[in-house]
Amino acid sequence: NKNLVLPPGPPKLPLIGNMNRLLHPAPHRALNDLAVEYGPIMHLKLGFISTIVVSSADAAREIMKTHDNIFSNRPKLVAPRILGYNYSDIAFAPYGSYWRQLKKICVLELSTVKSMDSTRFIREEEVKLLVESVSESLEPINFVERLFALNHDIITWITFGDKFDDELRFRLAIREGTALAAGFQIGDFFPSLGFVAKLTGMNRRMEECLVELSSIMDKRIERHVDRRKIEKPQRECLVDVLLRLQEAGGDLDEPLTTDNIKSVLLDVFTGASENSSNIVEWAMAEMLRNPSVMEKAQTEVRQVIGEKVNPTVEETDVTKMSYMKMVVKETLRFHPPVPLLLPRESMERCKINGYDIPSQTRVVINYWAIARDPASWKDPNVFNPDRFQNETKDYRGHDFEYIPFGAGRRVCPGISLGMANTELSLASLLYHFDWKLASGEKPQDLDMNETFGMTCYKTCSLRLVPTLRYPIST
Ligand code: HEM
Repeated sequence: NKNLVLPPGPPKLPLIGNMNRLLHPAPHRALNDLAVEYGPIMHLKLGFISTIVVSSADAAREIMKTHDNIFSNRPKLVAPRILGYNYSDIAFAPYGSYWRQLKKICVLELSTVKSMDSTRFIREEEVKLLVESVSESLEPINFVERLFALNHDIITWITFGDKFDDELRFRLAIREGTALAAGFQIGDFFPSLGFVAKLTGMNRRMEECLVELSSIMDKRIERHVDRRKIEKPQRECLVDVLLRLQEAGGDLDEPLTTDNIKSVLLDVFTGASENSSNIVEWAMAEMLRNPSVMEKAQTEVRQVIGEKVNPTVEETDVTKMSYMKMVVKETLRFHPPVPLLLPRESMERCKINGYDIPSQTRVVINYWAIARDPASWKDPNVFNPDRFQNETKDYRGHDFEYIPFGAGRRVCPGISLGMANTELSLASLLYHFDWKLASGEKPQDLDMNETFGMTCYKTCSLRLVPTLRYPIST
């Protein structure tokens, strides 16, 4: 419509529009460069898709608060169609009663104070096992792999109430699914040309991965179904709660299927495993490069734990580690795990800052750009945990300069769990071990490049040599 006043943006090429501007290993950086030229609300044409890119806290507030009711839908992308059982997961379910009910369950079962209390022993037990296994390792360790395994084990125990013999198989399948769903899929930009998506072979690989994931989850869910036939569990895990909803129907328009349950579980697994591991890896890399930060964090952690009769890190101790928490907060600003949040789609036409946004426009919030905006942050390109000393900005979605978990109706439902996993594992690894880089690498030469995927991870995984300082007490 020629009468629309769209936000400014770069000139569009025929067919591909502005896709060429996204050919960058870190598209959030490329989009940030464009925003410097075209402003905090930009219009791009990505293939056939009209897209608005938002790069300032004020503009993000307009989308995620003032007009949150209009922008609470998600676009229909290829990966969640295949790996999310036709958009029946929480992250990509259309805005509506199905999404609302499942998200509520997810928050109640995983992230309330009560549920966090009841699962605390799981996190503490699993972190202890990690410390033991790291103590025994004779070789340098792949740091992020160990953390991924830790977070996977924690979420398995919380969701299935148990751990299983085929855990490694499941973990590898989850990793592969996350990697396949990562980044931009060509089919997402040319949806009407179905053959384009098939050209890359990605659809077939995702379908094969789903068969593997499904068969593992089916077996586990069947065990719960069989057990529930004999007696209803006294302590319900997430799978039990979802099966109860399936039996009772709840307020859902249609009965909950086993595929729906599996899609929710996959969301929970991907949310819980990948993000916390990446945050701890980035935090460790930054501390190795900034020894004074490492020293300050370790001194604090060791002081808090040193005063205890039983010297292991428990969650109640973490509340006393204000500097270590500041390191995590700064990592969420400087290396956001989900730099472009998850895309949204407008449900009706509206006006933002005088620009027209038509219905069904894709909206990308560049949180990476917001978190490095000099208008909101002093020296934004410096890693400095001390900036949070007198900083009241909170990450739960109220301060739009700092939204690592998103905001509004679509905010992450796993904030408390994700932060608890992150802080407890980082504090424990700092307490029990001293760390140095493997193979004589110098901290200043560390490759700090990131690869953009579903989450933003370190391109070169850290390989570290731990030196045990305080063994785990039995
Ligand atoms: C520290 C770790 C985590 C980070 C940084 C993170 C970040 C995010 C972000 C940025 C979003 C998109 C929000 C938006 O669109 O506004 C999101 C959504 C989501 N996250 Fe997380 N997340 C983390 C942990 C978790 C955990 C532990 C779970 C599961 C228990 C989880 C489950 C989800 C789900 C289901 C959604 C979709 C919500 C919706 O569309 O309504 N996340 N997360």
